[in-house]
Amino acid sequence: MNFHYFRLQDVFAGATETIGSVLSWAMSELMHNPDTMAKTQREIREVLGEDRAVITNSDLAELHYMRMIIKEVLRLHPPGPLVHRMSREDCTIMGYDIPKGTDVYINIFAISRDPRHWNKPEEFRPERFDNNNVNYKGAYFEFIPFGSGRRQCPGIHFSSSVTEMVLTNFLYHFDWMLPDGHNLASLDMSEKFGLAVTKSHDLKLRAIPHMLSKAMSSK
Ligand code: HEM
Repeated sequence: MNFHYFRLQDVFAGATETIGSVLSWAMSELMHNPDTMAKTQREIREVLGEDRAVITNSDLAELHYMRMIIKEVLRLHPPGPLVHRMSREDCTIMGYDIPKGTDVYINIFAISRDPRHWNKPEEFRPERFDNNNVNYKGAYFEFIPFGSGRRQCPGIHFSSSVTEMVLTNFLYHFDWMLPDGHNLASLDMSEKFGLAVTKSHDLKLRAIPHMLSKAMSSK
């Protein structure tokens, strides 16, 4: 039997960087699409009600639109854009002969923006996941941000819980503004490609506690 060894340090680094990247892209896309931001904050605040101090995992299942946002972020900005495999036998795929032992890289970034599978793929439209079962668990090959099969990311469930929980807390407890002197046009949405696809420039936002902004707007 073959064993694979991972340096724990690499696992922790990979875990925090990927989750950080998803949350950073989620906030960037929401700032870039204020109607979507308003719609998801409305959903979260209506479902959770006023004055909730603690949000639990069981609340997340009811937040359908928020979860569609995470899916759309993973589609447009998968933190690990390339999945690696090595062919175990000679085979032919789509007319290409692939000899045994060939390194194969699957470009999941390109697949999840392929216009043959996605309508207007460059647009951030969480609604595309409404009323269908498409998910990132590895069975829909047009959408595999966590890979697929036996080597699929073992952090998939942990990551979903953490990203959904953190985003929900961000959007429930705070309203968000760009720093003084910035506007939507100046919001940087460019990618930096490497082993992980991250934002070119850090996102800087002002967080205003929701209770405070509600009190100020009712004056
Ligand atoms: C949004 C967050 C994350 C994304 C999008 C992501 C994505 C991926 C992808 C695409 C792979 C390759 C899968 C394949 O080859 O089929 C992978 C592998 C892996 N991921 Fe993640 N990951 C995330 C978070 C995490 C977390 C939180 C952990 C650990 C706590 C983790 C640990 C690993 C490990 C150990 C592997 C290697 C698995 C193997 O080769 O057998 N990942 N991840």
